[in-house]
Amino acid sequence: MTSAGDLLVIRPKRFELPAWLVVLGLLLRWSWRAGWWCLRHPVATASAALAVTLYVEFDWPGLVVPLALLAAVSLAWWWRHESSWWAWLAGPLLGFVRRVFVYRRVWREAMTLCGLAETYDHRRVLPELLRVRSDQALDVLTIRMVRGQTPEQFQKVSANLAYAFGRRHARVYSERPDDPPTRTGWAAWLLRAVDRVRFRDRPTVVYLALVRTDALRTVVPPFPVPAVPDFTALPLARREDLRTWSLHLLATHVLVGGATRRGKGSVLWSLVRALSGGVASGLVRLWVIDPKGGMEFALGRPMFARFACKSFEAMADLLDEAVDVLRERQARLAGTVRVHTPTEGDPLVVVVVDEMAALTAYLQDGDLRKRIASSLGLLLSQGAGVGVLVVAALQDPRKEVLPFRDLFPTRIALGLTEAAQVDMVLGDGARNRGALADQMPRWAKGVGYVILDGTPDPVRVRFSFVSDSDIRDMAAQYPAPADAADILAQVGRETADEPVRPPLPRKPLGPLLPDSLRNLLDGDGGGAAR
Ligand SMILES: Nc1ncnc2c1ncn2[C@@H]1O[C@H](COP(=O)(O)OP(=O)(O)OP(=O)(O)O)[C@@H](O)[C@H]1O
Repeated sequence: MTSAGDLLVIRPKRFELPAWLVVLGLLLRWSWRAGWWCLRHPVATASAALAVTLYVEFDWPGLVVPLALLAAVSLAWWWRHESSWWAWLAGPLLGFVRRVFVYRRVWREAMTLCGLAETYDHRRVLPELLRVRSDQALDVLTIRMVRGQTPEQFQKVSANLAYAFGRRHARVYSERPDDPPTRTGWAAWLLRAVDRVRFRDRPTVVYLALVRTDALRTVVPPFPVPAVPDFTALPLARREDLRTWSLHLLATHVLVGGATRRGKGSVLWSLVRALSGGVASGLVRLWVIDPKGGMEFALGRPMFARFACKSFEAMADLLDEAVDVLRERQARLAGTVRVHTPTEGDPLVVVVVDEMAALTAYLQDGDLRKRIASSLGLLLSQGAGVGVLVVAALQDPRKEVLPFRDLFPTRIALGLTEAAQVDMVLGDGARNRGALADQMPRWAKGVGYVILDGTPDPVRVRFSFVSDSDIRDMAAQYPAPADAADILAQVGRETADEPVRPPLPRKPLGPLLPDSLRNLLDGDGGGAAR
């Protein structure tokens, strides 16, 4: 048995350092830290050195006069070119101030309480705040994750992060949310090389965008109508960062999901508006089905090549005819190209269906329902490549209501009633990645989530509000050409008379498609665009 007397206590010998050595060590350490800080912040260091020099040389006027001059230059810059003023002066300055005085102050507390602090080797390890970039509406925080964390962990707590920093909305991106700018001019090659480094893939960081001023609170006015629609970028909505969100409508179908009165009409009308230049020139044909008896779309009738709003028989005929167009194009284009290029002679056909459930689920006539389902299935599975696209809106995105939900490559979610519906519309995991479409406040009509091209992260946008008078103006200004309905021999057209349309003078032949689209089609040999 071991007794206390058997234990040998070994104490290390204590070295007493002289006080002067301790002070010297501390001084060296602080100087090293200060020097390192100066190296990492050259602009702040140079400004401070300049300020001290001016003060020593000229006393107070040495500081006040340059500051007044700087303020005047800044004001003039803001007045003449606000966007570059934000990008080069106000944004970085505001970002620096907010980083030091807002985010750094509560960083440890926020990370810990949001569950993002980890423990390693008995120590707390926190994600590191690398940078804050501000603009008119957003603060974008670049954060280095703790080793072993993934962006999904941040996305799951995006709402907690927003409230932790005193904001209502936050979005987490696994890649830089902004695109590299287009560079032109003699120094373009150099700037492009710099951009390649700036926009390189950085899997160790995430980007947290906090909405400082909600740019989506105000109604978005309709966008100007492009004379020749660029199908790769149709302007439809405003983003949180005040930029325009554009729809890529090339070789894709679009599904718009939203509860009643959440603004599905504004999505469809924003799209019709963006296409209307092409409608008048003959580059686009709009075939519209409005099962609500024409309540939504009858105002724009002159723009539509085909319109069915009363009889379900006529709606089924319209869809059958779209399948005929599809078959005819397949026969003609097979072996020539893989993606159809819209032209005046061979236009893009966009079948717009408001309230799709009326055709797929609530229709009582079983035979008609089956006929419609088979046409829709064919259009959705084979129409994108041959330029027969479907754009559909619906309130209830369950599979029983819309069995072909997965055949829509592009999805838009407006306000929804249940959390589960968000993933049904936008795809699995979208809600976890921050698309809180079920938590839309009442004012948020026309506000929704979209998935950007090439990134899995949802973006919040507000669609432009096209009023009745805008629609009347559009219908008067951009009617479909007189021969618009005769794309193929007509099958069972609705008995309502065709509207009288003035024949429009056709423009002389020339490149109808914008360069970006032609390059895209030329470049990939006509491969699928999305
Ligand atoms: N983008 C928008 N900005 C502002 N207000 C909008 C917007 N879109 C719609 N609204 C308003 O919301 C209301 C409902 O819009 P809308 O009829 O488009 O919704 P909906 O989802 O199509 O409805 P329903 O389910 O009846 O088809 C409209 O009265 C309109 O004033």
